[in-house]
Amino acid sequence: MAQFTLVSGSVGLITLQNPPVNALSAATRQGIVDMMNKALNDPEVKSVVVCGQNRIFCGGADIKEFGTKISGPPLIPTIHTIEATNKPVVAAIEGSALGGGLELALGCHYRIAHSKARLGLPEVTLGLLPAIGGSQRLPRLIGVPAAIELITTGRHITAAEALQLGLVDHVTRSSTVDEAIKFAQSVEGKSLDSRRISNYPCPHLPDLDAVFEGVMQEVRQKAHGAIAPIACVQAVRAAATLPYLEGMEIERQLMETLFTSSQARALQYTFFAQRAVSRWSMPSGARWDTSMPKPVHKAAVIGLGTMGRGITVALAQAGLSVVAVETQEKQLKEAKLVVSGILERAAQRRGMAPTLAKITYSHDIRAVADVDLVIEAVFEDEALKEKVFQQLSAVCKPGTFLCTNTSSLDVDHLASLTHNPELVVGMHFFAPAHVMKLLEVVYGSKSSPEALATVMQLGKRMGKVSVAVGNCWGFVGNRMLKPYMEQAFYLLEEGATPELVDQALVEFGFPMGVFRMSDLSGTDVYWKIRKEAEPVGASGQEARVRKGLRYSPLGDLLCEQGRFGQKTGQGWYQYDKPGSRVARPDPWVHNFLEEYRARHGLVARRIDHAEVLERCLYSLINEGFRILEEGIAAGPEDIDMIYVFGYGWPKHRGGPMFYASMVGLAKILERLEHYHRAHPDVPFMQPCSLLRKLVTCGSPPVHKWKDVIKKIHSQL
Ligand SMILES: CCCCCC/C=C/CC(=O)SCCNC(=O)CCNC(=O)[C@H](O)C(C)(C)COP(=O)(O)OP(=O)(O)OC[C@H]1O[C@@H](n2cnc3c(N)ncnc32)[C@H](O)[C@@H]1OP(=O)(O)O
Repeated sequence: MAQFTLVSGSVGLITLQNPPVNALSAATRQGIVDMMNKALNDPEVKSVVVCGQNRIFCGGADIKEFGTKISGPPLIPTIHTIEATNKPVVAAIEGSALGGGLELALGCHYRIAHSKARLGLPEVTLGLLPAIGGSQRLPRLIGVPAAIELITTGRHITAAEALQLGLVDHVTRSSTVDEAIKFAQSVEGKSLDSRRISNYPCPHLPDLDAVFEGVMQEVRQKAHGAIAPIACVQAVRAAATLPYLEGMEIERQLMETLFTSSQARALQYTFFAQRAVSRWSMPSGARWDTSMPKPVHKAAVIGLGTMGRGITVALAQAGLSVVAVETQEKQLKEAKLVVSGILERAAQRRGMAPTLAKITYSHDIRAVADVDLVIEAVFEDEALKEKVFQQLSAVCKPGTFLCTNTSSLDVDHLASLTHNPELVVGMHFFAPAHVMKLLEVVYGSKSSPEALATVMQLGKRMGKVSVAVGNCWGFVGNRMLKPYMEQAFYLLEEGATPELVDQALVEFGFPMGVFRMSDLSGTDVYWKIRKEAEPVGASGQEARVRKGLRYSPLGDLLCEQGRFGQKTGQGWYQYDKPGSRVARPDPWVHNFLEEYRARHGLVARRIDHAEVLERCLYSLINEGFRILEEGIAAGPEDIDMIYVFGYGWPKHRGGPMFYASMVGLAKILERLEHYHRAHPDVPFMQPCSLLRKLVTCGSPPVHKWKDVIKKIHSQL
């Protein structure tokens, strides 16, 4: 797990060996301790170089070991021994130096990095803080403001930025290990007094209290209830105000709390779930590792509204040639400006040339004749999409993959209009499409494994978390959103206000509540979908029962007033002017709700946050179980990643299905039964049979659910 070699006569080369990322497993830590002792005790060794096998220094702690009984030696004493020795120790950083890996490097006297290396302390993203001295050494080395930013965001930085910050001493384009060996020899026997970071005073900051107060406020606001970023600030404050050893004790205490927290478990689950969803499978048995993607060099986007523009940017940034088609001249002109602007600003931020040359614009759909893949992104109108798919099937070269960016329409139906339905796949992007990480990739009943593999790979190229799901109304994300939104409307009928519902959801950790979100995306978006799905019956627009089930027309009535949300300056909230982002409670809405309740003989009652959360979240989770039972999502991780990366579900709660397992499946079942008894006309509250089955099986942990589902399917 770590190898020692004597090189160039006097340099002890210690190589970490734990593929794929040389993580600090118990065995690797033992290897480091043993090899370092060997090097420091060997009189022939005058200096030491630490590096990692396969051109990666170290990806930090072995995350798989978290949540298990920790064995193996701790690293803090070894890092202290390294720092205290009189033999110069040089870290040769290639690939990544992350978390514990960077903390180990900070204990070394010198750091030399390859120009392509990435460095960072991403512990916060796993619900932790850098607790093998990182929170104490980094501020001493690069100053408090830069250290706080790196530690609270977990951002990975380039070698160039690390050099600028003073985090590394030298950056090289040639062999990092060779350079480190030469350098180590050149400093053998020299004093290391000025190289021991723990001895440095933290760079002075005037008005420290005010700085930390401001930082804490900012971090708290962004954290949405996550505790690790707060602990990170507290640890850095200890570095800035206390002697090193006292700061280390604060670091230890803070880590003790975080290490066993449910938030850390959720974030660590998310780390692996994000990677698990790329290993997709289809009900037919086709899988990611047996299906070959086709190369995509040139792609087309049809329709340059908001979504089409974002998709064009995402494709161009992924290095593809793009043909962007828009039939309306004015829209095409505007799109060109917007797309160029986004690409130019992004290139400026990265210090690179923009990728404009890769995009050609046309108003003629025949311009897509030679592309490898088309993404249709016209307005969400079934007849329009049908027409486009028929045209595409006629003009594209044989073998072109035809994708639809739809949030709810039937992928199978669109596929049936083409000559080759096996080439058709849904690509549900989220606005803004070049920013949002999620891509729901929808395979239809005829989609080929090759088509799915191609689209999944394209998603990865665009930097998306791509999740493969089956075809059904709303796919996974919007299908689960329906019961969630319905419950929010019912809560308004029963006495809640939009502010109360939103406040409960924001306290849970969502960046905004359901009504703010609805105002932001436009209340009319779901109005249109509702009108198609739930046509008004003979009993009229205000009817609270449709098809024998409870229905709330509140959202429809609001839209009839032209209150389409932020864009019109009025929705569930009021705004200073159309487009303004500052939402204020609206007395008009309160009055509207009171009059509505009076018309329907509804008596408002006091509703608390717990009820809001149980009804909104448990009904959404219940639908998640139905989706798993039907095989629309291959596993709970798929649902969770859709919600974390597309719907603002707080990452530190792991996604709805992981959250359900943390709350306890028996409790979720009991509360759903309770609410279903109270509202028998709301089918979403009727507990799904998979949930019952899991509870009967003793509520296994989330990673075991697939076994139960498989058993159910094999018994069908
Ligand atoms: C327990 C007591 C000991 C304490 C020791 C000191 C404690 C320090 C705290 C920490 O260090 S917390 C960990 C901080 N490190 C990270 O957060 C890094 C996580 N990894 C990454 O960001 C990336 O993996 C990478 C290193 C940048 C490489 O990215 P790349 O895209 O090239 O590959 P991936 O697909 O992400 O990963 C490949 C493969 O490796 C697995 N893996 C990656 N990092 C770790 C890790 N730190 N521990 C365990 N496993 C790791 C990853 O899951 C992939 O495997 P899979 O089977 O394909 O899923």
